Amino acid sequence: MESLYNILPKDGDVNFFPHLFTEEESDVYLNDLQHEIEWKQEPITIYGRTVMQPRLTAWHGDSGKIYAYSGITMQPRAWTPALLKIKQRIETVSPVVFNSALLNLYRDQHDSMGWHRDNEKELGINPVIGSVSFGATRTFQFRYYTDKSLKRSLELAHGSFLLMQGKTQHHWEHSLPKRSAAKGVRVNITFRVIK
Ligand SMILES: O=C(O)CCC(=O)C(=O)O
Ligand SMILES: [Fe+2]
Repeated sequence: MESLYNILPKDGDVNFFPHLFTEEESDVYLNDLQHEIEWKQEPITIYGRTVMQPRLTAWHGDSGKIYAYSGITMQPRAWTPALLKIKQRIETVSPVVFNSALLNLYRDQHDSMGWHRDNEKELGINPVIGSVSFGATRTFQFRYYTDKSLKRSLELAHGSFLLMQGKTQHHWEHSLPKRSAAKGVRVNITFRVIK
């Protein structure tokens, strides 16, 4: 396994594993997830306005782990065989056993995720979030909540794993911006622990 260091300068704990999955495994998982997951474009309500999310999503996990996310309540579908294998792999380098996952499919460079923190109360005080990426490389950004000029960014490539824990979700927002250059499909899975 690659050696690790915290990519945040303060008030958070983020480790990056550029190649937790091999190229060959990643190709198989990308294809499996694109075809086996029932992807949907969901509406989202922000400050009372309802718009469609600029990406497709799905929610999987242990039964009974219900999750409310920006105005949507998600009932989990069962783990698929691929999701269970991916979960087992990331748990070899994570301090927790994950019980749910939000899946995101970015169809092209126009799909994105805005600035947010994953700080919903069902994730507990210091959420541990394990983020797996397959497909097109996309830029992932962090910015400090109370000084938005303090930023870090990294490239999330095919087969990479990003582990966020500690105080990260209190002090840092993250986003996946739209790009102007053409990008192919990307699947991201954020594994979570719902209390
Ligand atoms: O697609 C990504 O890398 C980010 C996903 C994310 O932040 C989330 O699902 O909360
Ligand atoms: Fe997030």
